[in-house]
Amino acid sequence: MTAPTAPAGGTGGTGGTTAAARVAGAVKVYGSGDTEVRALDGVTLDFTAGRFTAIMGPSGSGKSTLMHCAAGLDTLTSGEAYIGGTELGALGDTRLTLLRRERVGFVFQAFNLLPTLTVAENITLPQDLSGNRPDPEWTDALIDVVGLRDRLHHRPAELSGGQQQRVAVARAFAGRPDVVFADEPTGNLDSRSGEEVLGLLGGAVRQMDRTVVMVTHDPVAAAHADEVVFLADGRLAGRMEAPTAERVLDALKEYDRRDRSGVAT
Ligand SMILES: Nc1ncnc2c1ncn2[C@@H]1O[C@H](COP(=O)(O)OP(=O)(O)OP(=O)(O)O)[C@@H](O)[C@H]1O
Repeated sequence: MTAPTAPAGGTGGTGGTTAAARVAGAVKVYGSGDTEVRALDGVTLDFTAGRFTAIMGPSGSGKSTLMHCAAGLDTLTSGEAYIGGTELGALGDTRLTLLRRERVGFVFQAFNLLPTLTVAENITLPQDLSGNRPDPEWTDALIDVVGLRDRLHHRPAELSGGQQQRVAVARAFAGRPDVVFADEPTGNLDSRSGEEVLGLLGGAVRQMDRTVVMVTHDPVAAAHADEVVFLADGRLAGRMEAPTAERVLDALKEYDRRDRSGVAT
């Protein structure tokens, strides 16, 4: 196989580069007793600023749980999650909501646009909610990047799926967040629209110095990232720089094989 680069249990540290988001010793346990599930089992991982990172792994390996806990959508059972230097566990609900609104962007599989608002209103919604004035130049540039200038006054129902997801991408970056988390952003799109959305996410990282963390099942999608981190059984199983779809697929097959044969990763 094409070997992932970090050993299981590696620190995941980035040697002095800045982390836009970070988890340290992250444990997440759902349920208790017989029904207890250890979805994250001691994950330490930096998401470096200015990079596009994909999270991959077999079904049930903890990808969504990691993303939700790293983004402040869910809380860890133990360990810490940081956005920049802010430890999320130390924040109350109100400050956590504000942090998510102002410092984190989200793109979900289901585009999650507000149907009664126009494209323009959807894009600036997070800033409108937090009372921050959108930066007109930045918003304007984003609208061109996502190619929606002629759709600004349309409602989501008047757009294709790909166009709706492009609105969601523009919304995610509109407030210049520390990090954008994308959960299966191409899951509801045909391959051409999916490629467009992935191109936008990669472009935002490389041309606009943004940070993106994406959960995906799709090796072709993961190949758009600068780095892939692999989870297996709630643990960091490896990392791969400059991924290609083929190498990612090989690595996934290997994790799957180890999973089936009960070999610890
Ligand atoms: N709310 C919950 N209550 C109980 N168990 C949960 C909950 N959410 C997730 N789990 C369990 O935690 C483990 C990790 O789930 P998670 O959704 O993070 O994995 P995943 O890698 O994203 O999976 P998939 O690729 O299938 O989406 C799984 O065993 C799952 O069943």
